[in-house]
Amino acid sequence: MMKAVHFGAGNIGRGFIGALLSKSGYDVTFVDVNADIIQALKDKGSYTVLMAEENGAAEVISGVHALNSERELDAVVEAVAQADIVTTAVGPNILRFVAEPIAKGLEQKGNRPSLVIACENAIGATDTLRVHIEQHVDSEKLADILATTSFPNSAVDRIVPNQQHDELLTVAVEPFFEWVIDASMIQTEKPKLADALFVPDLTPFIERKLFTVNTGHATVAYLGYQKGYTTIYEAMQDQEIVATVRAVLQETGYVLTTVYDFDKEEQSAYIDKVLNRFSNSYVSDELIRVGRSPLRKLSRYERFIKPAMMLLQLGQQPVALLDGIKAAFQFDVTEDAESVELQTKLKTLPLIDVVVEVTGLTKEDELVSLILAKLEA
Ligand SMILES: NC(=O)c1ccc[n+]([C@@H]2O[C@H](COP(=O)([O-])OP(=O)(O)OC[C@H]3O[C@@H](n4cnc5c(N)ncnc54)[C@H](O)[C@@H]3O)[C@@H](O)[C@H]2O)c1
Ligand SMILES: O=P(O)(O)OC[C@@H](O)[C@@H](O)[C@H](O)[C@H](O)CO
Repeated sequence: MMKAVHFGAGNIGRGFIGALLSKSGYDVTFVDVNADIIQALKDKGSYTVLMAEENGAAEVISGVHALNSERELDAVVEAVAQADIVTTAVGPNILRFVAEPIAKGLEQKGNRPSLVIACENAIGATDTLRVHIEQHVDSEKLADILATTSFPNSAVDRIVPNQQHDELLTVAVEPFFEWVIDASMIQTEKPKLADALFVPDLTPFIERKLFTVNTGHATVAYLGYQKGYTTIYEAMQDQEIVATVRAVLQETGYVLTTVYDFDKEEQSAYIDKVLNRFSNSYVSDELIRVGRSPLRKLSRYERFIKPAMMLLQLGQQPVALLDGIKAAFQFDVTEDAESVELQTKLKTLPLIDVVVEVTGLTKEDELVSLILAKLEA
């Protein structure tokens, strides 16, 4: 049986990637630092995935294993060494921490071909993970590892909110899902992954996903939070918010259909579908989860700044995107460390310095002037 090791047994880990690997015939081992989740997975070896829709089906994912990466590091390294595929869904900022055990496992795997795929919301997430892994690999082994391990970038799409069930492991997911993998970065034959889409160039797909689903989602979250709503569903009942999100997605849609080969009508249908997904009353997704980590979301190559810069490069002014960016700067949530850091910066540093530092732009960039004007208005 083919073996998979998946780092991050959280929402998307259990609700999408781990479940898909298991259904594709892999023997799945979850690795996480959450002792309760890992213990429950060890005890039961299975969990339930619920479809968040009317009369939604329940699917049992069974025969899974689990390891605690803080307490069972040697076993984690051994599992990676035996794995045909290693995946992550831990968050882009955590990739540096999972890189070392993956590197040590790859050092021990011999010449067997294997794959490593980061399933995070970020452009080039697997590239980022590979760079971290390379820093932990014995330099004499690096060439062999790179010759036998493929590191394809990927885009993952499925809304999986934070979970509240009587059973700790149960995870409710929206019915829609999409996993797109860059086939050009796979050195051997493609892995057997049910329903995954292999494409020759991931860039248009990850940007379409990030700049439509995630730009839209974040805009609803930040605007909704300002208006006192709690969930995405609630915020989507507010037609003023829906109108702004549509306007934001018109701007990112212009970028996507101009720079890439996406048909305008197809993009328009994609936007409608995404907004329908946000309006799913069976998904209770908190604005605080969707808006989490505003420093990451406001960074240079993320869902707001990158499409706004692309729009300017195409000779168009971002307008609605600035509404989303302003609301993101104002996201003030004490439980979110990045929100606290952002608000502290705004209180203690000159505004222009904060905008430059957070966005990764320079004082000379036109977008910085536009953001400043918007924030000061
Ligand atoms: N939830 C979604 O709707 C969704 C959809 C697509 C992509 N994603 C992406 O998937 C990633 C995970 O998101 P999520 O919503 O599942 O978050 P989550 O917080 O539910 O899960 C992350 C998991 O990683 C674990 N973790 C943290 N540090 C770790 C470490 N050092 N080693 C091993 N595990 C560690 C956490 O304990 C947690 O269980 C993010 O990059 C996110 O952008 C999420
Ligand atoms: O995971 P983040 O923090 O990058 O973004 C929050 C949500 O927009 C995200 O998790 C979506 O639910 C997901 O990307 C849908 O595929």
